[in-house]
Amino acid sequence: TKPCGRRSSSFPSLDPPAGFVQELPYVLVDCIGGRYGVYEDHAEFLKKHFHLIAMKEYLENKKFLSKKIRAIYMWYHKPVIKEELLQSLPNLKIVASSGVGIDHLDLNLLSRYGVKVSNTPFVVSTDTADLGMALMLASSRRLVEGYQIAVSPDTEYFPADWLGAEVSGATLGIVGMGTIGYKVAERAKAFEMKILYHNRNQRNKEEESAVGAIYCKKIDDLLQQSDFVLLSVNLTPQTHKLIGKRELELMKPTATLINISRGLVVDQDALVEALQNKVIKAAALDVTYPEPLPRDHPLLKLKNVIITPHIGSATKKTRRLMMENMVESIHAGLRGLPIPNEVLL
Ligand SMILES: O=CC(=O)O
Repeated sequence: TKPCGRRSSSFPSLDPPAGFVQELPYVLVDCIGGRYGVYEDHAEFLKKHFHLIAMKEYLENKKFLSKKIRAIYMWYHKPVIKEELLQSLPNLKIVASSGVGIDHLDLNLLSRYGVKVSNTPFVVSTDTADLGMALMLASSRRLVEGYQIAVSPDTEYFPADWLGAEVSGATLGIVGMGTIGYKVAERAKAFEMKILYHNRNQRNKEEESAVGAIYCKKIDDLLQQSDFVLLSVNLTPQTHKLIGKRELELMKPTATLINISRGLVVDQDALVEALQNKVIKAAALDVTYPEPLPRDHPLLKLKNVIITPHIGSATKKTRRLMMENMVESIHAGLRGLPIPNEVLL
């Protein structure tokens, strides 16, 4: 196997033969435009491939549309798929879900209805790894605090108060060396970091040696030795609150926790306590629960925390690639071809 960081997804050509005319398949989306909907420019592209039906339109014309819809284009976890929706769509074949995480989907339920599922894991990995590095650097060099000082003309600046922690040469522990974790390791190597990693199920010696990472069979060893602990695991019942009070107490008091996976991988109450009591030094989080946090949440009041609003894959190029992957998967699913990035039970 190739190291996963270098995998490329090569899809079969899905263009119809010249002169071939076919009715566009009906595909359900939550909504188009607005803050949460499918982006307008993506919708233009999608409409060349599909009859896009927004949820509102579907609910208004359920009788006519329910047998026609054959795929759901699930953009950022919407529309929410409950059993009632599956019951009303007898010809549904595939749900194409954006992004890599599939914790919002009930795969057993979908499989019972004979519905296949795809996601877009490879195209999101580069941006998400970049964000992991950005959070690590921003936290250790105190970019957010520094910015606030720099733009507040009345605040005095005392150089001795501004000492951060070094990233170059420090030890990074990656929990979950999948495609994203591997890309973080590639970047960390360029920063001359010592790289440790822990995977629950599999050790990958080829990837390990490509980035010079050291495997920790026990997560505890990684937690004890790392200056930065970065979480890039899928959220599953096994990783739910993987990092709790005990794990935080194993970390160095000078260490920083970076989470680019899912908020629920961390016991957030235990994290607040650890940060308040200086059990660990800092946290840099792209994910929390809920998202966004309520305005009065204690994590928002701590100086040693930086938070971004779940933007791991949020670049124009990646979001476009995700959309294209989803189109390819839907076409393949509807034509009975192997589905690129199919999520198997
Ligand atoms: O969170 C983002 C994703 O799952 O890709």
